[in-house]
Amino acid sequence: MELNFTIASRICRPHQPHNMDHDADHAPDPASGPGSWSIAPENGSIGRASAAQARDDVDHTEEELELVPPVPHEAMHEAMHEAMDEDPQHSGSDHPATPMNLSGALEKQARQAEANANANDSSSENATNDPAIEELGEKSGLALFNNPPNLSRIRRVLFECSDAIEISLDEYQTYWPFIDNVWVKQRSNSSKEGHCTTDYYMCRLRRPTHRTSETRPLPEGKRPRKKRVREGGMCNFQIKVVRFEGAYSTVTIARTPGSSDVHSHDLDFIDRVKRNSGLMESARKESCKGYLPSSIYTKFQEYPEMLSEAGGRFLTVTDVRNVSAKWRIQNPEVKLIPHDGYEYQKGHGIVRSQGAAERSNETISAQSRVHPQDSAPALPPDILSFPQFSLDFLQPYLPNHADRRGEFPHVTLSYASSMDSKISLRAGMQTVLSGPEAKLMTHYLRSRHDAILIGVGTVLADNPGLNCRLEGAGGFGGLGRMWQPRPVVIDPTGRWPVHPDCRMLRTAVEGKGKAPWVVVSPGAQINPQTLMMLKGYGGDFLRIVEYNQHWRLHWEGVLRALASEGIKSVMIEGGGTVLSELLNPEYTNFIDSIIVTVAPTYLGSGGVSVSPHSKLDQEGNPNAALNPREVKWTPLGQNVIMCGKIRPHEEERRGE
Ligand SMILES: NC(=O)c1ccc[n+]([C@@H]2O[C@H](COP(=O)([O-])OP(=O)(O)OC[C@H]3O[C@@H](n4cnc5c(N)ncnc54)[C@H](O)[C@@H]3O)[C@@H](O)[C@H]2O)c1
Ligand SMILES: Nc1nc(=O)c(N)c(NC[C@H](O)[C@H](O)[C@H](O)COP(=O)(O)O)[nH]1
Repeated sequence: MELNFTIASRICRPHQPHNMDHDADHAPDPASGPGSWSIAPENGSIGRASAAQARDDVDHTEEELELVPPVPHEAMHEAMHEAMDEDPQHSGSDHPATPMNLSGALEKQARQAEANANANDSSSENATNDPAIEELGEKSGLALFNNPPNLSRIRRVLFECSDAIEISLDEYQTYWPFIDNVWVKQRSNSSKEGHCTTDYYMCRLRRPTHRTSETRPLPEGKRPRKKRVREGGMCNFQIKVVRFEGAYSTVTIARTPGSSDVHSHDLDFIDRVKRNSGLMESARKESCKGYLPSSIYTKFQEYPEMLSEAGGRFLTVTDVRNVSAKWRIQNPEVKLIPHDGYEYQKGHGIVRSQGAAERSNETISAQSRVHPQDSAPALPPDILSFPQFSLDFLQPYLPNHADRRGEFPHVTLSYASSMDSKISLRAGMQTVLSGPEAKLMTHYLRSRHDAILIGVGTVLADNPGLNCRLEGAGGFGGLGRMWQPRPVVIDPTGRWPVHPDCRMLRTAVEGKGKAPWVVVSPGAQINPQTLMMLKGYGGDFLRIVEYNQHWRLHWEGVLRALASEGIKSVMIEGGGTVLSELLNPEYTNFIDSIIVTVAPTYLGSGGVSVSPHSKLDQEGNPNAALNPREVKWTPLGQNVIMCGKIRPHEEERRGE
C-alpha cells in the first residue's frame, strides 16, 4: 500500500494574484491568475455587426482633425491670460506669457528629439514616435479605433506640459480624452458669464488611494474589488486648463507655479495604472454593437502600434469587459458575438462558425501580402490554419465539461512517440515527430482543454509557447486570450529561470496565450522579484504540499489544486518523466484519455522513452503495465493517432 506524506491538502498561494496591468482604478483580470478564475460569462443574440459598420462608426476623420493653429483673438486672449494668471494659491507664473500652439509644441518637441537623437534609448515610447508607425496608424482604416493624427507625440506634449500651450477647442476635445488618465481634477472655477472655465489638475500619482471599506455590503455574488493602495505624493506635477468658449474657442494648458518641472515617472507608468477614456470609448462603442469583450480586445491587439500610440499598451480584456458592462446590463437578452468566423464553444474548443471557410481563406491569403497596412489585420506568422479534415474520431476521448466530477479535472495524456516509444532523441533535445496534420490536431486538442501541463525538463529543452495557434484562437484573429489554455509547469525545485524573454511570457505579452502557473514544492526558493514579475504577466507560482513515498509531488494533489483553481480539463503533453509516472497503476484513476501520435521512425535506445513501471501478476510473471480500453487507431498524414481511455469504468472501480 502506498504511503502518502500529505502535509496539507490545499494549495498555498504565496500572495493574492497581482497583475501589474491593474491598479486601484481597475478590477483584476478574472483570467489572470489563480484565485481569480471565475470568468463572467460572455454570451447572449444580436445580428452580427459588419466590418463596414465598424469602420463607419469612427470618431474623427483626418480632415476634421487637421491641426489648425488657434486664431488669436484679442478679447479672448485677454480673458485667457486673466484666467492663466488667476491662481489663488500662487500668484504669477513661470511660463512664457504667450502660450504655444500645438504645431509649435510639436516642432519644439521634434527639435529636442533631434538634439537628443544620440542620447535616445530604445524605449518603447520613443519607438511609437516613428513616423512610419504614425503613418501606418493613420492609414489603417480597418482597426476598431481610429487615432487622430500625431497622437503619440501630442500625448507626450500634453503629458510633459513643458511650455504653456494654446489649442483650439476642437483639438482639446480630440486629444484630451487620450491623456486624461494622467490627470485628476482638483477644482474648477468659472467666470460669471460662463465663457471661461479653469480646471486645476494634479498628476494621478499625487493622489493617494485607499482600500475600499470592507464593511460595505457587496451585492450577492460580487467579489470585492482588489484595490491597490497608493501612498500619494509620488509626483508633484500640476496644471491648469483654461477653456474660453466664444466665437474663437481656445484652451490653454500650463503648469501651475507650485508644480514640479517634470513628472517623476514616464507616460507608460500612468498608462499602466489607468487607461484613458479616448481609448476606452472606442471599446465601449464596439461593445454596443454586441461584440464579445474578448473579441474586441483581440481586435485591438491586431494593431499594436496604434494601440500603443493611443496609450493602450497595457489594455486588458477586463478593461474592455468593464467598459462594456453598462450596455450589457441594459441589454441582457443580447447574445454577444465574436468578430470573425470563429467561436469558442464552452467544452468544444475553437469551432468554425458558418461561412467562415471563405473568410478564413481571405485572411490567410491576406497574410502573404507585402504591405501589412494594405491588407486585413496582420496575423501572426505562426498562425496555423484550421484543420480541413475531420477530427470527429477524437470526440469520445475529449473532455465533456457537462459531466465533470468537481474534484479533479478531465486529464488527457497527449504526446508524439516513435515506433520504439521514444519522444525525443535525447533528454533536452526537441525532436519533431508530428507531421503537419498531427500538429494541427495537437493545437485543436489544446483548444479543447483549460490547461496544458508539462514537466520542467520539457520547458528547459523546448522553450515552448504552450498556446493554441489555430486561426480563430485568442491572438490569432478572433477570440480573445481568455479562451487560450493555461500553461502549467511542474517545477518542484524552481529550476526554470522564468524570464520575460521565454516564449511563454512573450506569448502572453503578445496576447497570444496565457502566462504560466508554475507548480513548486514548499521548499522551493523563489526569488521575490521573479514572483512579482511572473504575477505581473498574469502567471503565478502554486505551492503544492502533497508528496508520494518517493518525495515526489503527488499528482492527486496537483490535479486537485488545478480543479480548485477552476481548471476543468488538462492536457498533459510530457515529457518522458511526467508521462511515464502518470501511466503507473497508482494514477490510472486520474487519467481519462490518452491520445498518442505515432511516427514512422525509430529514435534508438538513447532517446527519452515513455514507459511505466513493469507489472507482475500474482505468480510473479511479467504482465502488461497498462492496457488502454476503447482503443481506436486513425491514420493522419504520415502518423497514426492512437486514442484510448484509461480510467476504469465506475463499476470496475467499485469492483463489480
Ligand atoms: N514528443 C513529445 O510529444 C514530447 C512531449 C514533451 C516533451 N518531449 C521531450 O521530452 C524531453 C523532456 O522529458 P524529461 O523526462 O526530461 O522532462 P519532463 O518534461 O518530464 O520533466 C521532468 C521534470 O519534471 C519534474 N517532475 C515531473 N514529475 C514530478 C513529480 N511527480 N514530482 C516532482 N517533480 C516532478 C522534475 O523536476 C523532473 O525532473 C525533451 O527532450 C522534450 O523535447 C517530447
Ligand atoms: N505533439 C507533439 N509532436 C511532436 O513532434 C513534438 N515534438 C511534441 N513535443 C511536445 C513538447 O511539449 C513541446 O515542447 C511542445 O509541443 C512545444 O509547444 P509549442 O509548439 O512551443 O507551443 N509534441
